[in-house]
Amino acid sequence: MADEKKVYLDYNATTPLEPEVIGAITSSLTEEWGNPSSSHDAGVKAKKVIDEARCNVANMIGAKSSDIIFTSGGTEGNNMIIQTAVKYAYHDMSNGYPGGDNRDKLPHFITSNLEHDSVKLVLEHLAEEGTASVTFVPASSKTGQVDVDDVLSAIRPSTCMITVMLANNETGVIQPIKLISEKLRQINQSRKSLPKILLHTDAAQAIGKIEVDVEDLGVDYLTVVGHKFYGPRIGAIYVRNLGDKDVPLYPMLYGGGQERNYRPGTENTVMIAGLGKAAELVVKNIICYKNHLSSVRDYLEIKLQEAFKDRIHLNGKFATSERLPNTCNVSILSDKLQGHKVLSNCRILQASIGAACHSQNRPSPILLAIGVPESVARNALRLSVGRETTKDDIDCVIQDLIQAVNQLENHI
Ligand SMILES: O=C(O)CC[SeH]
Repeated sequence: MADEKKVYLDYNATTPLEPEVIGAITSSLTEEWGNPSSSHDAGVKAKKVIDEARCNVANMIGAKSSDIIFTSGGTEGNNMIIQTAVKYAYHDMSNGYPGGDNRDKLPHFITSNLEHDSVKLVLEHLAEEGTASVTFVPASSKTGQVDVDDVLSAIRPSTCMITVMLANNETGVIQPIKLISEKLRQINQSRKSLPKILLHTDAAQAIGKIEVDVEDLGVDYLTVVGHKFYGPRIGAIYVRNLGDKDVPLYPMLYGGGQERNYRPGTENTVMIAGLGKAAELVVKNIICYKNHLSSVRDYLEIKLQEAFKDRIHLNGKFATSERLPNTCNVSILSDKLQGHKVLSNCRILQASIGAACHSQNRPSPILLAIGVPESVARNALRLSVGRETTKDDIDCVIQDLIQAVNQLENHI
């Protein structure tokens, strides 16, 4: 039997590689296999690829190439940046933070309750082992965002870092990073005798969907994740004026000195070549990507409402908040339609009820965290469209959802 048509709407989980990215990887496998640290031609060719990729990644986020360090992916990048803040705080806390109660004896982090596990669990672990204290600022049920004043009012003398994701992977809601950085700059200027509070954003879900510019955002650190924008499963971090003491970076690994000793280990040249090509495509096409994604996602939401009328609840759509152009978090209201059951009854649609790294059989903690009622959250579907998604694909998905819902509601 011919393979039945499948429509993939889980691009926030991961994306396929663009053909040009595959080409760059394949070429590098056969042509730039040398050790980039070697001084002979084979090494020089490999190093040239890495330097070019670094420039492309930097261009993609409006950064200097000297401020980019390649990593194995978003999890390593987020861990490295948070661990850096701990070490930065302890170096500056050698004489302890002035004043304050016992809370000020530990480096303090401020984050949201929306973060990916590679931020959330790192901070929970630091708190549990007594290395740091953490304030998880709850996002607003009215906006799906953290409130800027709630974030800033959590600041203490011992606060060393604020880390908030740029866009949420489940709702698509874009967080107010630029506003946080503008107000934090003023606060840092007034914190005369206290160390600067560092600002990090995990941009994994935003890059390749909206324009991301580190100067516009005003962040000190930013995390890049290749497999979210049609690149390979490696990543990079941005560190403002890397090497300047104002914004430190401490290695988690020690070894052969690669990546200026910040991230040693013989470079994964072929994957870095792919990441650089994916970044180059984003630089060239981001407006086109963004327009296509929002056109198809908006068409999807129109068709969902035509098919299911007032039973549709859009969990990531807020009147005053921007969201990613490709993400639709939707619940079809009914006591028989848990999201995972709907997906199990779909024949064509490939999607998720929330983050791939979370259980697919329980309501999303993120939706519950922004105040979505449990009866609505358990019916959620996270539909995320991609560069190749067409309106015909959406029409097929709508028909597939209608038949799946009929099956569940009428026990067909
Ligand atoms: O949101 C996703 O599915 C990727 C992170 Se686990």
